[in-house]
This record gives sequence, structure tokens and C-alpha cells, in this order.
Amino acid sequence: MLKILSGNKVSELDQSFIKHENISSWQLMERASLAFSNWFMQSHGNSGDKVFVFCGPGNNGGDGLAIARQLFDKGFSVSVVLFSSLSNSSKDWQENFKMLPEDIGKFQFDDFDFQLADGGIIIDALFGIGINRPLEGKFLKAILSLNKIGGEKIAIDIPSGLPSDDLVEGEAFLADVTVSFQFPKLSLLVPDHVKFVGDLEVVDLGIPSSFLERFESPYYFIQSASVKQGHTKFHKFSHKGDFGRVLFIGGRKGKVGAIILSAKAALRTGSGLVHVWAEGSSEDVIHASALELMTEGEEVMKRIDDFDALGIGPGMGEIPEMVFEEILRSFRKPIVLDADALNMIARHSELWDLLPSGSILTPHVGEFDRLAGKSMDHFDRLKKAKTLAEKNKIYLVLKGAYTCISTPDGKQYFNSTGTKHMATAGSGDVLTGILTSFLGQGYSPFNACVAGVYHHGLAGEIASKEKVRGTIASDILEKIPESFLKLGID
Ligand SMILES: NC(=O)C1=CN([C@@H]2O[C@H](COP(=O)(O)OP(=O)(O)OC[C@H]3O[C@@H](n4cnc5c(N)ncnc54)[C@H](O)[C@@H]3O)[C@@H](O)[C@H]2O)[C@H](O)CC1
Ligand SMILES: [K+]
Repeated sequence: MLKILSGNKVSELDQSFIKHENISSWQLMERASLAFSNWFMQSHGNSGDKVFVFCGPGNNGGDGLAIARQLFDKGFSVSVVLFSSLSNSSKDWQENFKMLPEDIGKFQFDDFDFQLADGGIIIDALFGIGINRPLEGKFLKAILSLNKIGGEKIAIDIPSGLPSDDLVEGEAFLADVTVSFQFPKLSLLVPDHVKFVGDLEVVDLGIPSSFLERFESPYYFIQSASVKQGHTKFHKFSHKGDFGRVLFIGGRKGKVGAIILSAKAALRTGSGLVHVWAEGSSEDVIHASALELMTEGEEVMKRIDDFDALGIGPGMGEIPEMVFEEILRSFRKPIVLDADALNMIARHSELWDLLPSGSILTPHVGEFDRLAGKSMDHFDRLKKAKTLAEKNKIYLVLKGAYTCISTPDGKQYFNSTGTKHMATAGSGDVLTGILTSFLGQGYSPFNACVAGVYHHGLAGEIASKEKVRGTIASDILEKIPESFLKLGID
């Protein structure tokens, strides 16, 4: 798992890593710049476009100068636009400035006509994580001009103007792609900043995750290696009982499809036995949609404890509080709660106390705000999610572009998979199915959450490669098996 450090911890990290590797700060900058340039050559190597690098006075600008040199060496036509003189720039900036080849175009901001860069590749190296106040003066002027002209816009480490761990104040660079070093900065993961960040790429500086562990931070970025480790292995003699018996409750009032999506997702995630308790009249459609599903009626309440996991809520509508309460009182293992089950809790706050510890709640932003009250911005929402998870000893899966799992021990894990094409009806029901399936297979709630959000996102990525904006939730669940294959899980 990759730790996400706050901006003010990065210089500590740099110092410590430089010492550990016995390298100079310039060498670390060269590594970072090469990581960017290698990414650039892979994605833009064949582009004949002119490259313009806008370099601020700090080390982000220093990266920009090194990248300008490296891309020039690879045959690109490169110009740099500078905002500071040698004497008022950082030490490694100065080193890299001296190393600039003669044939690179060099402009001072005051003399630069921004129309020259129109249509080229614009690399933003004005400010990185060292920004400590809103943009003003020539920096603001430059960003406003860059945001107006055409061409592809790429930010180094973070779009200039965004603080690394806080909400933007004023203007910032509108990037098409942000190439962040080592780990994504927290502020790149919030929906409030999506228009600045564009697509997010994270490039490795060779700092091992174990090294990052030395630094205090509650935030993590989920990566495939740790997802792989968290999977339970099954063997030749495993039988369907080992893969769990799960029950889904929901699918009423014209929304039976929601619970079918959850149930089918559980089958595709590997559940041995999948039961559905939906409205009586929907039995036929459930059987017709998947022959492997079993349907239940009210009498299932008597043997509800026989199940290994429950998934409640998709398409459930409003059920009597008494029934909901009885389910929570009768089933004391972790439960997955989604959609209408979350709305029940939002309306009846006394239900919080009945949630089995380790339960998983999967609100989208709207549902979350009903549960926790309105938030000023996503940073505020993340704080509330942390508090709710700690207080109620539950796992809170706040769904979105970088779904965030808040755990009872106060940590927050951001998912790294998924695409914009997953924002489609029923996508969340599929996630409920996957999570319930993992719980039923005996995964700890934490492993279920991490594996669940990761496979959901990966299945969505695979599905949307074929179906792009026509991707529907059924496509996502059909690709769950491929997401296992991709990770080498049998
Ligand atoms: N381990 C890594 O990730 C590495 C990252 N690198 C790059 O270094 C930058 C951070 O560099 P730093 O010098 O600390 O900060 P900045 O370049 O962002 O600029 C700070 C500089 O600017 C002044 N300043 C701050 N805000 C403003 C403002 N609004 N207006 C004017 N001036 C401002 C501040 O006082 C400083 O003087 C990181 O993002 C990476 O790109 C390294 O290359 C190596 C390892
Ligand atoms: K930048």
C-alpha cells in the first residue's frame, strides 16, 4: 500500500532518502525529471509538437528545467519560460539552468508572447507542493494566459496553484494530465479539483513503500500488489460452502434489477451460494436473469444467521423500520449496507448503534451527506467519514472517482482503479455484490473493502475499453472474472 504524505512531509522524505541512498538533492531531482520524461516519451514520443516549459523559482521549476534538457536531448523542440533570475531561484534550479543546451529557447516571462505557445505542448512547472499562498502577480497572469490558450497541458507533480492537501484558493493551472511524483497528493484525489488535475499519472522515483512507512500519515493509495496479498487462496478440496452463502435484501417497487445486479456480481466474484430476498412477485425475473440464484421470502428471517454475509439496500425502497431493526438484531456478523439501507440509517439515527462492528457502508456523495450532514467541500467530507468510521467501528466506502475507504482505526485508503464510464445506473449495486461476496468468503472487512473497490474499478476499466460511454453495470459485473485474471488470482 502506498502512503500518501502531506506536502510538508515531502522535504523531510527527500532529505531522509537522499541520505539513505547517498545521493545529492540534484540527483534526486534528476530521477524525478527522468521519471517524467520517460512517461512523456512513452505517451508523446511520436508527437512533433513544440514543447514549452513554464518554470517557477523553486524545485518544481528545477524539475521543469531538467525535463526541458532531457526532452531536447530526445529531439524535441523545447523552449523554457522563466519567472526568476539565477540568484533568486533554488540551488538545484541553478544547477539545471546552467546545464540547459544553448539551442533551447529561453524567455523571461515579461518578454514572452503566450500566443507562441498556443497549440503546443505546455508543461507547467511553476509551482509544486511548495506553494504556500494563492497565485498573484506575474504567476497569476501566466496561469490565466495558459488556461486560455489551446494545446495539451501537462502539470508536473501538481497543477500550479493547488495546495497539496487543501482546497484551492483562487486560480490554478487547468491540466489535461497531471504527472505526480511517487504518490498522488491528497488534493489530486478530490472531486473539487478534478477540472484542474485532468487525468492522473503517478510515476515512481524508486522510493520503496516501506521507506514511506517511516512517515506519519493516515492516507494510502491502493495498489495491485497489496490487493493481491489480501486475497484468500482456495484449494482443490474447497467446496461451495467454503465460498460462502450470502443473502441480498432489496429489489422492491420496480427496482428488482438493482438487487439482481448485486447478486450476479456476487456470483461472478466467486460466492458459492447466492440467495435473494426481494418482492414476492419478482421471483420469476430473478430466476430468469441467473439460473444460479435462489429466492427467499419473509420466512428467511428465521434462519438469517445461517448466512455468512448480508448485502442490504439496492432497490429496497422504504421498508418498515421494525423489519430493518430485526434484521440488524438477528444478524451479528458484518453486513454490507447500500442505497435505501443507508437512507434508513440517515432517517433513524438510533440504528447506528445496531450495526454489527466491521460492517461496510457504501454511500455515494449524496447518500453520505444525508448520513453525515452537508459538507463544505470534499476535504470536510473526508474528515466526517473518518469520524463516522471510528465512532461506529465500521468501514465507510465513500464512492466516487477515487473511492475512499475509511476504517475504524482512522485510516483512509483511496482506490486507484476505475473510469468515468462507471458513473452509470447500477454500478454501485455491483460493488455491493462484490463486497458481500468477499465477506461471505471469509475475507476480513478490510480485505473485502480493498479487494472489492479495486476489482470493481478494474472490471469497469476492462468493460469500458470495449463499451466506452455505452458501458452499463451488467458489463462491469461480467468483467469481474477478468479482473481476477489480470491480478493472477485463480
Ligand atoms: N520527492 C519528490 O517528490 C521530489 C520532488 N521534487 C519537486 O520539488 C517540488 C517542490 O519544490 P519546492 O522548492 O519545495 O516548492 P515549489 O517549487 O513548489 O516552489 C516553492 C517556492 O515558491 C515560493 N512560493 C510559494 N507559493 C508562492 C506563490 N503563490 N507565489 C510566489 N511564490 C510562491 C516559495 O516560497 C518557494 O520559494 C515538488 O513539487 C516536485 O516538483 C524534487 O524535484 C525532488 C524530489
Ligand atoms: K506544477
